[in-house]
Amino acid sequence: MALKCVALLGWRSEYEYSWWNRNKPSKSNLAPVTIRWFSRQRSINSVQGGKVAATHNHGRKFHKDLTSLPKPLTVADLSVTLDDSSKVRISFKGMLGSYSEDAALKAYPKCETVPCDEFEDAFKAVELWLAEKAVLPIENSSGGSIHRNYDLLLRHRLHIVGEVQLPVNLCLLALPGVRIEQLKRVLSHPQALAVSDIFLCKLGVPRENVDDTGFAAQYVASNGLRDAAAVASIRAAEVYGLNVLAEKIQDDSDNITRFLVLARDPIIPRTDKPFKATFLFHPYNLELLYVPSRVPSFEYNISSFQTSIVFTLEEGPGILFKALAVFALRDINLTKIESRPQRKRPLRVVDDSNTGAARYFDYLFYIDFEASMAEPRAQNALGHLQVWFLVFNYAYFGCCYAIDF
Ligand SMILES: O=C(O)C(=O)C[C@]1(C(=O)O)C=C[C@@H](O)C=C1
Repeated sequence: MALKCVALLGWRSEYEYSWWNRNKPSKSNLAPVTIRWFSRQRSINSVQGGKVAATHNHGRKFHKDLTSLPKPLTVADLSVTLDDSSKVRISFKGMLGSYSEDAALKAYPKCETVPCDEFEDAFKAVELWLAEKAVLPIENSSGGSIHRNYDLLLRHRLHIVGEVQLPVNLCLLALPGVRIEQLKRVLSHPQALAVSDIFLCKLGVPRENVDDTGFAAQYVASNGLRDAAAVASIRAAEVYGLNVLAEKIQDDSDNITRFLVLARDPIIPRTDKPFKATFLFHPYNLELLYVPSRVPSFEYNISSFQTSIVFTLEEGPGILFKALAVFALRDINLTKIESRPQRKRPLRVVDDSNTGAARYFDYLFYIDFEASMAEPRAQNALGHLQVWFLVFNYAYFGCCYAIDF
């Protein structure tokens, strides 16, 4: 029975490292850069002026005044070099005041946040050295996984280097002087609206989806809407000069979003022993990436590490069970299992003795386990999978990240 594992989220190949270093801007060619829209805006008073087409809302387009507000980054903007002396820049999807920005500030309180239009732009900002790290939501305790980011992890070769768990306390925000009875609509990110369902049902006004909670607050404020409210954070209220009409409006009082911190280079766990060789395959073209032979740095404590792997399995009874057994046999705790369709090869055909050929969806399995790649038990578990790879055409990939900050 064949196992085929393809997903690799972490170490970069020696080939790739040399390619990367060749293309990395040297200090000498780094020009100091002021990226106007990266600086944080604290007040709505200065929001006036030109119009910018913005978020879709069920086919309708919002227009917002943005002249002096920081502009979200788009792919077209990603053409500037970084000043090496600047403080750490963290890209995120959304407007200032969004929960993703809160997560970035929780991880790096003195960082400069880099708002981006799309998740893809936040990845690219790091790849193009416009930001040092990206902070992206991966899972919410009420709403579940954010699948888009699972898919993007495979499309981009960034490394998971941290995790931020952020309590998301949703608030109802409106312009000063506006009373709750005056509201005719509520705007927010679909996830924020969905997890505030009980409160919003009682409120009984139509809900409108926008790209993120920060944008909802900014839109209400900059358009002077007296019949609309935003579901967003207390910090968004401060940023855009709104009043908090109600706090903690989410259905479940513990509403937590888990964010990943991504960087160009991996974190290597501290250990006295050299890191064992690992085969890495790029998920789409199965190109062999890297066989590391030593630990380049010793910065982080082993006990706070998790490792993420992703792989595909051929069909057959108990295959996933057998793959996961390599962890169970070594008392390694699994903290998350997620499956996603194989977009490049959605269906596979198998022989079925009863019905002839059967077609099944093919999946990628993402697994987080509670051990560091520097620990012998993790090395042995992954080595065990590697043996399966040799015997059953199985390969794996891992990366480590610190839990929370
Ligand atoms: O809209 C925001 O504020 C975001 O940061 C996005 C996002 C999400 O993508 O799930 C993040 C956390 C909240 O749970 C709601 C929305």
